[in-house]
Amino acid sequence: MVYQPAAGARDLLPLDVAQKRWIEDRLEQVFQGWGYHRIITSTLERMDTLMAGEAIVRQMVIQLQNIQNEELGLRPELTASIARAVVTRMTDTTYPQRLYYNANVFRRNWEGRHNRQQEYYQAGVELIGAGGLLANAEVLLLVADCLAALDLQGWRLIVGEAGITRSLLNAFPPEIRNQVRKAIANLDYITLDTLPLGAELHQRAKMMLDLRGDSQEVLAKVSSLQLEPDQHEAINNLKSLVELLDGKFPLILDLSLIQTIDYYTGLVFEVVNETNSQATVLGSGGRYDQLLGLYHPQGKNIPGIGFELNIDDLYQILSSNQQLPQDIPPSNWLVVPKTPGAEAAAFAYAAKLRDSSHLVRVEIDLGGRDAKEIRQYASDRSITQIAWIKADGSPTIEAGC
Ligand SMILES: N[C@@H](Cc1c[nH]c[nH+]1)C(=O)O
Repeated sequence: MVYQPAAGARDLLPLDVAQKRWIEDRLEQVFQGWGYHRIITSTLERMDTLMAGEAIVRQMVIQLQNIQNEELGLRPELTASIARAVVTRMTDTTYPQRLYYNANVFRRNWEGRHNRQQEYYQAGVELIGAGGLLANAEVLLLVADCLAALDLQGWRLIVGEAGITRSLLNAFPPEIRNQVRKAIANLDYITLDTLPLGAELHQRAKMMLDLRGDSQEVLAKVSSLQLEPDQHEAINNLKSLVELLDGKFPLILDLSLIQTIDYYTGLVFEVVNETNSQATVLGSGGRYDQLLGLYHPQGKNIPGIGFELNIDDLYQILSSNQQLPQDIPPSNWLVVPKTPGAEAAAFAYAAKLRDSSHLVRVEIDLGGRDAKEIRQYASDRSITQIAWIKADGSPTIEAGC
């Protein structure tokens, strides 16, 4: 019998880890540079927390049950858990809170997705307790800084507004609204054509698909539509944001942008990378001003905005661009007890080498090899220095490979 990881789960071997760390370390530097602090929440959560008031569909979650028969699940994302932790555990806190995470998430294969993967890695931030233009701009500029730190080219930001999109969808009869929403989210013209909508609503659905592209044009188009009054404010906010970010990075406005996760209340966005005419979503996020209220003991709403970047997709792109390390770092030293009885002296010598302000990787030779084999091993592993230690502690240093 060959033991395999569970379907959809993966083992990351040392080179995979070194490459993943390369990405994560850069992102972490950017997060910290903007004043964010790391939060670690539990991989396991109660289902009611994970579903964030129905914003996350049950089928997405890998479910578990404990002895108390509580319904539990593996987190499919972190925003709900962080919202829970902030309002229940950080009760004396002041706002804004700037939090970042770097963690695995689990998503069940549902709706017949081709991909069997069920475990993913995400890095992201949540800016909690701040609404408004500056908070929105901070988060988008932070995304841009992350991608710059990875030296990623050819990406753009697709920006939408969940409030406006929802209000445009309100024109559709409730029993069919979800299907329209889904068809628009998937740019599925065929399904839209087959839905039992009158001519006017068909027209509206098509028009929604058309609300994407150059930000000035889209803003002009949407301003001319009949909207609920508070949506005009949302449009003005969007205008101010676009002006503030003008020219900082490629930005496309898309008022048909709809996320699978449904806790967003305002700005929503996706980072899309386009190579060889293939578009990959590298990350996504948005504003969720009603989510924290679901977990707050007194139901108090606290605004929030954040995003996640998909480490797996970033990894694919950076690795095909040869941007990731190709090897695990070799040890700097191989310390060999030269004679029987020199073992303690060899360990002591290795400890002295490691005692440095910077990282020095020092391996001990574990015996059973002659000098030629030891040199061969050092050369195979790209170890550049060998220290042969006598029982009295005196070393003979030899340059390896
Ligand atoms: N948690 C969301 C991304 C996000 C972070 N903050 C806001 N949105 C996701 O996994 O898609």
